[in-house]
Amino acid sequence: MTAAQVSPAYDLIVIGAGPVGENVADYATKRGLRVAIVESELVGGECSYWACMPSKALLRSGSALRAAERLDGARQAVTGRVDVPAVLARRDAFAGHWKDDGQVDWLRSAGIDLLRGRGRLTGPGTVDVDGRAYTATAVAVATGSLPVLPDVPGLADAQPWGTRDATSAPSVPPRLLVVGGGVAGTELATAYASLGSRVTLVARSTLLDREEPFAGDHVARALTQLGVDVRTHVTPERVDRDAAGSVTTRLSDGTTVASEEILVATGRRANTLDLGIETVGQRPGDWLPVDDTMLVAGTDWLYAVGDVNGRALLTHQGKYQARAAGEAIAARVNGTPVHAEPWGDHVATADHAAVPHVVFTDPEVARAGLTEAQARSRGVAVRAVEYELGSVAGATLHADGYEGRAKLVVDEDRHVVVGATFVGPDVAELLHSATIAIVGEVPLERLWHAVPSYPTISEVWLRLLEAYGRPHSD
Ligand SMILES: Cc1cc2nc3c(=O)[nH]c(=O)nc-3n(C[C@H](O)[C@H](O)[C@H](O)COP(=O)(O)OP(=O)(O)OC[C@H]3O[C@@H](n4cnc5c(N)ncnc54)[C@H](O)[C@@H]3O)c2cc1C
Ligand SMILES: NC(=O)c1ccc[n+]([C@@H]2O[C@H](COP(=O)([O-])OP(=O)(O)OC[C@H]3O[C@@H](n4cnc5c(N)ncnc54)[C@H](O)[C@@H]3O)[C@@H](O)[C@H]2O)c1
Repeated sequence: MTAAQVSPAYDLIVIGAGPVGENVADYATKRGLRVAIVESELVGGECSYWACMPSKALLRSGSALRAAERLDGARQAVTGRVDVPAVLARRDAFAGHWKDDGQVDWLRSAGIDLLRGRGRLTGPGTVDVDGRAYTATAVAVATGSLPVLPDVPGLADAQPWGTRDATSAPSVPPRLLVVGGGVAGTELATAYASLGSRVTLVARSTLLDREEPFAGDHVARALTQLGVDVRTHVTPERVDRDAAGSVTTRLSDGTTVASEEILVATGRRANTLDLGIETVGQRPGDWLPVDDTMLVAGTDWLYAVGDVNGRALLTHQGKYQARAAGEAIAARVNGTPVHAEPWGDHVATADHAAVPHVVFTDPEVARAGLTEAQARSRGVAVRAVEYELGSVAGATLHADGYEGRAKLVVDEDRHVVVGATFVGPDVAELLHSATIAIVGEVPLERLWHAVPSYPTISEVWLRLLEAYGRPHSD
C-alpha cells in the first residue's frame, strides 16, 4: 500500500472508535452521511475494556457483600468472603474478553465503514490510515486520553501499573500501592481491598479534593475501615523494583512502602500524540479547544469530541457531546440550520455547569453541577445547605447505621439549584433527580411540589429544602 493511494471521499471520518467516536458516527449516519471510523485497537475504546466496565465489575461484588453485612438478618447469612476468581471471571465477561466482534457487528449493522489502523491528520479533510489516504468533508477526532506518569525517580523503570493493568489484571497482588487520591485511585483502592489485597493509598492532598470536602472524608474513613492504609498529603519520591519483583517506594514524609505492584492513577492528558494535530496549529498532548458544537478552534472541518477535548472525562458526557456533534456535522454537510444557541439541538451546553458523575467507591459519591467552591469562584451568589443522610427514614431502613451526607448549592439570584452532592451507600441512583433540577432550572418554589416517596433515601430532597426554608412566591 502506498501513501499515494487515495480512497473515495466520505462525508465524515471519525478517528477513534471508543464510546464517543461510535456515537458521533452513529448520529451522523442516521442523518444520511457517509461515514468511516478509524480504530487502532479495539472498537469500544477504553471504557469497554480498561475503564468503566471492568472497574465497576471489580467493585460491584464487594459492594453487594458489604451491603448485606450492613443489614441485620442478611448479615448472618454472609458466611464467606468475595470469591476472587468468580469476580475476575465476571470482570472478564464485562470486558468482552477483550474482543470487539460484537461492536464490529454493530458498526456494520449501522452502516458505518470500519478502517482498522492508526489514523493521522495530514491536511484539511485528509486522514492517513497506515499509509492509505482518505478524504472527507469533516473529520472528528475522538481519540480519548492517556494516563500521566509523574516524574518520580525510578518509577518508570519499576514498570508501574496504569489503570489498564489494574482493570485487566489476571490476579490480585498481595500488596498494592495506589498513587493518586482522585476518582480512579479511590475506586481501584476500594476494588483491590475488597479482593483481599493489602492496599496503601497515597494522595498528595486530601482524597477527592475536587468534591465537597465531606466526600473525601467519608471515603477516607470507609477505606480505612476496609483495611486500606490511607496516607494523605504525601507523594512518592523514589521507586525501586528489586530482582525478585518487590517494589519499595519512598514517600515525601520519609516512610517507605513495600508492595508487589504500584498503581499510578494521577490524571490524564489528551491522546493527540502522533495524530498530526500540529497541522491545525495545536500542540500534541494538549486538550483540543472546541466550541459547543465540538468544532476545533481555527478550523471549519475538524471536530474534537469526548475525553480528547478535556471538557469532562466521562463516558456519558462524551456521548452527549457526540450526539450534538454528530447532528451538527450532518446539519452543516447537508446545509440545514444549525441550532447552536445554548441548549439547542447541536450543542453540549450542559458541559459547562450541569455535569453529573458518580465515584463508585463505598460509600458512593454522586455530584451534579457545581460544588459550593466552584459556584463561588464563578461569582454565583451562593447559599448552601447540608443534611445527614443517616437521619432520613429511607436510609435507616436501607442499611443499619447508614452514614452519608447531602448538599444543595443554590443560586440565590435565580432561586435554582446549581449543584448537588450525595455521599452514601447506593446514592448513585439519586443523582438524576439533581441533574434534572439543574438542567431544568426548576425554581425552588416549584421543587417543593416534587414530593419524594416515603420511605426512600430521596426524601433527603425534602429535608434539604426544609433546611433551606420555603421561599414564598409573592
Ligand atoms: C479506570 C477508569 C474508570 C472509569 N470509569 C468511568 C465510569 O465509571 N463512568 C464514566 O462515565 N467514565 C469513566 N471513565 C472515563 C471513561 O473511560 C472515558 O471518559 C471514556 O472512555 C472516553 O471515551 P472516548 O471515546 O472519548 O475515548 P476512549 O474510550 O479512550 O476511546 C478512544 C479510542 O480511540 C482509539 N484511538 C486513539 N488514537 C487513535 C488513532 N490515532 N487512530 C485510530 N484510533 C485511535 C483508541 O484505541 C480508543 O479505542 C473511567 C476512566 C478510567 C481510566
Ligand atoms: N466513576 C467515574 O466516572 C470515573 C472513574 C475513574 C476515572 N474517571 C475519569 O478519569 C479521569 C482520570 O482519573 P484519575 O483518577 O486518574 O485523575 P484525577 O484527576 O481524578 O485524580 C488524580 C489525582 O492524582 C493526584 N496526583 C497527581 N500527581 C500526583 C503525584 N505526583 N503524587 C500523588 N498524587 C498525585 C491529584 O492530586 C489527583 O487527586 C477522571 O477525571 C475521571 O473523569 C471517571
